[in-house]
Amino acid sequence: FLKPSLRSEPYPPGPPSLPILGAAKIHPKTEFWKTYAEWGAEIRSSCSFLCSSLLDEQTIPGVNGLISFHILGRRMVVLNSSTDAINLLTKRSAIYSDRPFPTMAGVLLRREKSIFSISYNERFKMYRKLMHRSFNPSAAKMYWEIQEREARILIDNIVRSPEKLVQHLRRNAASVIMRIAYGYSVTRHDDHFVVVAEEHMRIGSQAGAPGRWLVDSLPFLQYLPEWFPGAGFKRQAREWSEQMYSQFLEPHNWVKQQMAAGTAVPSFTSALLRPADELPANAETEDLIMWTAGALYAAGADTTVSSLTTFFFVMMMYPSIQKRAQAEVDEFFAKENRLPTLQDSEQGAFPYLACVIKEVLRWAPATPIGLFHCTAQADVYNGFLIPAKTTVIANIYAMMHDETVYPDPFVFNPERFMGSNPQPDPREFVFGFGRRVCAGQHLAETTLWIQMCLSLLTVNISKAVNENGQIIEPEIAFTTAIVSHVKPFMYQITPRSEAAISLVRQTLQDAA
Ligand code: HEM
Repeated sequence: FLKPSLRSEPYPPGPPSLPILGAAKIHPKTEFWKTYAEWGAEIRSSCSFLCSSLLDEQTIPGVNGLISFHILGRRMVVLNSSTDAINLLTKRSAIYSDRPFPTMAGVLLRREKSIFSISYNERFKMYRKLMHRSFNPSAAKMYWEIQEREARILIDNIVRSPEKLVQHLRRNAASVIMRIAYGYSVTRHDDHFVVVAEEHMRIGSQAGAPGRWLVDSLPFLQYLPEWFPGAGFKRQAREWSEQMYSQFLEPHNWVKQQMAAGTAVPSFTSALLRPADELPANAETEDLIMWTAGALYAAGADTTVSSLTTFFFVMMMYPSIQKRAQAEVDEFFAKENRLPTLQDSEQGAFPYLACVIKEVLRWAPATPIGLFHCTAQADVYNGFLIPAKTTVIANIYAMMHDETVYPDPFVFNPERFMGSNPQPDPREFVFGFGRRVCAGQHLAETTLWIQMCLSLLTVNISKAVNENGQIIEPEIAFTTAIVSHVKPFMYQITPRSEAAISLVRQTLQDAA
């Protein structure tokens, strides 16, 4: 263990470390959550062996797979178990609710107001208040109509051009969020605001790429003048910062223009800019609203697309599960002769589908390592030191594939959540922890429910076949990013209920 100079406690154990570089050379480039889980398992097995007869196992960090390492001096702690995540991120949330603020993606891009970067402070609490006001389960009902309509548009598009499944899922997620955030309808794949928002996310991920920017390891470089040889990163940061800001400002100003013209469609932004019975927002509140609304796309679009793509993938891989989920929705349709709505979801319709959703979220968590937390001050956990400003990573992937909690974790099996002794509900973990828990969880769940439900009712998905009629076995592989996706796969989608599809189209026409 490395010992910090003024403290006697050691850091939590971790992989082999080099002077200065730390774990930089052995840190994986892809799917690091898997490596973190392996490192945790190695530490766990050595700790259990050494300590099993001496101490209560649950109190030893290594036993739960808690690990730490540093990369060029930046210390990371990885929580591989839900026990440690809850003990630290939830129960000690006063210490663990900040976010890391790297020099490039944070300081130079001037992201101190972004909800993803901001520390736990008064401004952050205002953001959460605004989100809670709009997205708590009761308030979020005002978005049901949007979600239901968009789900029907999705089905119509999938039936028309099934080969563009993922493109439809992307347009649809963008549309749901833009309608909710700004009352803005996305009709084309190359919509201006969507292109701009996607660019925002691309910049965010390039600027935040670990190890890419020397200034992240040598922060004093931030003070170099832009003209200085080798300081191109500063010019880049300034351009990106201006671009990111205008990407929040443009749709916000569009709502204001619509409101002034009396044509605004009710949305998160318009409702907050002029709340019923309250005065219009002042400049300060307006700034809060703009930053909050701007975050919704980055937080909500890609994550939803990831889970829906996984849903189609597993329905294809497990046809008997697809059939069983379809049978439940078919029975409803035959009896009620109408399309399911989010009101039905609230009343507990389709218990099997509810388990399928949980299993999708567990089997391939959209954010395998969540968003990083950061310690506001030093802490000692079971005898190990976690210094101030440590990056703390909740390895959601490891928690969701812990075979002591979820036996046969790599098998997609919704039944694990049924019966009298169900396995723990993944929704307790996949949306994060403590004061930074996902602010859009309820919205995400209802969007997933309505889209999966209508898909099951209207289409079948199966494995593709080649020109010789042989089934093409897809690879189970995932991309590496904060939001991870199942990699592109071949499939066949065919319509399965003309009656339901006609009703979807009829409803869309009636509403037009
Ligand atoms: C399947 C869908 C989704 C998943 C799996 C997901 C998961 C997460 C996770 C793991 C975090 C980090 C929590 C932590 O730091 O402990 C997070 C944060 C956040 N999510 Fe989601 N999310 C989803 C959809 C959404 C949607 C639809 C919205 C809103 C439209 C949203 C808004 C946010 C916001 C604003 C944050 C930042 C919260 C903060 O820093 O305090 N998310 N989400």
